[in-house]
Amino acid sequence: MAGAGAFAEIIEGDVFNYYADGEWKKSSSGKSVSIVNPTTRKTQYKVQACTQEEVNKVMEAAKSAQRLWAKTPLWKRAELLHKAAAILKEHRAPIAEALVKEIAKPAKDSVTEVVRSGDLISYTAEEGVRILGEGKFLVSDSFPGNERTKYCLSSKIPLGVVLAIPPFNYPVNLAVSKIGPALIAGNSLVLKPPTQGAVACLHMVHCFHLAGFPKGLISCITGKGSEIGDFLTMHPGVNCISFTGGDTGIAISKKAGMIPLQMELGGKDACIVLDDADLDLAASNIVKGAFSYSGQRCTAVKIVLVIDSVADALVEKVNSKVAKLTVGSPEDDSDITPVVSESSANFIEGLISDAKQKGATFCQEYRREGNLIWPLVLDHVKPEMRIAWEEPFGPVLPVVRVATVEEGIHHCNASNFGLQGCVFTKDINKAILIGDAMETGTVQINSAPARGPDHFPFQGIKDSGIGSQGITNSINMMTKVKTTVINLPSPTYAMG
Ligand SMILES: NC(=O)C1=CN([C@@H]2O[C@H](COP(=O)(O)OP(=O)(O)OC[C@H]3O[C@@H](n4cnc5c(N)ncnc54)[C@H](OP(=O)(O)O)[C@@H]3O)[C@@H](O)[C@H]2O)C=CC1
Ligand SMILES: O=C(O)[C@H](O)COP(=O)(O)O
Repeated sequence: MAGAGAFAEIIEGDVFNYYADGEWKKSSSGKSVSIVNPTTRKTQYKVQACTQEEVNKVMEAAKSAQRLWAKTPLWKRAELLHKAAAILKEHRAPIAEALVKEIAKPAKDSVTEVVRSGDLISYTAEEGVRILGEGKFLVSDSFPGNERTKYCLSSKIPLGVVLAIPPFNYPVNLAVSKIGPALIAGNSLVLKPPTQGAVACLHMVHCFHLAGFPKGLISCITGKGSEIGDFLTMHPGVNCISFTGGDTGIAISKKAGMIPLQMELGGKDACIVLDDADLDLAASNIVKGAFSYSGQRCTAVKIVLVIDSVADALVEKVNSKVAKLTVGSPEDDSDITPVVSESSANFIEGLISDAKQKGATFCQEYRREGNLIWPLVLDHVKPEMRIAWEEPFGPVLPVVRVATVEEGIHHCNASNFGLQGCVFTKDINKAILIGDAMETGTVQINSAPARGPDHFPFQGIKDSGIGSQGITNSINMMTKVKTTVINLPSPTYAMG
């Protein structure tokens, strides 16, 4: 059970503590933030509402802990990460339970998220040992006018304090995808978890605590992003921000100082289906892509652009698969579960009403109970409808029928997002040409968009982000290059 057994010390009364200086603490604010269960719509948990003074202390501790950590041998950092990964996997049950209650993620997917996170940490430790153990050696005589009198040694060194802010939909996985790379590279880490998902994150942080990381190296500050977010992101003690979420990331990018930013933001992932596509393959990927975790994935298929001649057949296949999706509670492992909040359900409903007014074809009856929205396919969506451009982050899939592939590519590229996209065709040559023409960070050929496997590069262009994630890229992003040049008194050439 959440907050019990090995996790008993992280809760006091009915409020979960925050984590600073290697201890679980109550905030001096005397205030807490409620976490509402999306299914019951009642308060499930409470977390501390941390103060600015507490943030200042955490930043100071992070700075001094980092100085010692950067001097800890790389293999020892890796060893501790492996230990944390094992503890996290061992305690997957209570963490998954928190995910079910806080973000209504289906029970099995919640367990998968925790296990995947353990694997991500272990892989990060291994990758870090490989890539951080290597540097570069340059000699001067390759540049015109120089003789071989200078040896340049370059290596990767830590940035300092990394601030990690993950979103609600993968609170544990998208937290460790920042924590692991930051720590292996010799940085310290301050985590601001999403409010929905904070309790799962606190449990995950306790696994790092149990692994024995030094005091102050990892901290977890809880509180509403709207209240404490600006103070954190503009804090002078922060040397790097790794953020995943919505438009908030655009605002943070404008306010943050001259520090490296890793931003993974929203998407409107387009799925282009050609007339020669395997329609069964396309339909199953579209349904999985659009409706997994009720569409609350940045990589969800958020618009289908299908060639007219196969549109009827594709929509029929999609609809017959949608009819088989189970709708209900995350505890029952239903395919479709309540969306994260009432305001999110209202937003999705707004997009659906707009499409209705403007003449979209409803393939299923629109149904909503509380935060639970039944899966819905909207056919004959037109560019004047909001759903053609906006990200619903819910179980609704717009289908736009296009006359040509060019029209499909044009719609994809007219979006202000550019996260992922996919194309279904049996012709690999066409797939490559279309993939290259789609202005997105990744294009999947004959499969739905996906971030994983977690070591693949993952990035968005335009409003979908800055930089690239994925284990290797994140480690590199959380380091800077240091060079030492050895100046020799006379040219020297080694003989064989
Ligand atoms: N490209 C990608 O990899 C992914 C993108 N996303 C995108 O994220 C969105 C959904 O996630 P959601 O959690 O609602 O996104 P939000 O942008 O609302 O929140 C993300 C995180 O930012 C925090 N936050 C809120 N306000 C501030 C602030 N002023 N300063 C600093 N931090 C702040 C939130 O805390 P709090 O919860 O307390 O408000 C949360 O931890 C979608 O648009 C989705 O596409 C999601 C997953 C992956
Ligand atoms: O937050 C998201 O939506 C994830 O980054 C998507 O991850 P997935 O493609 O592995 O589900």
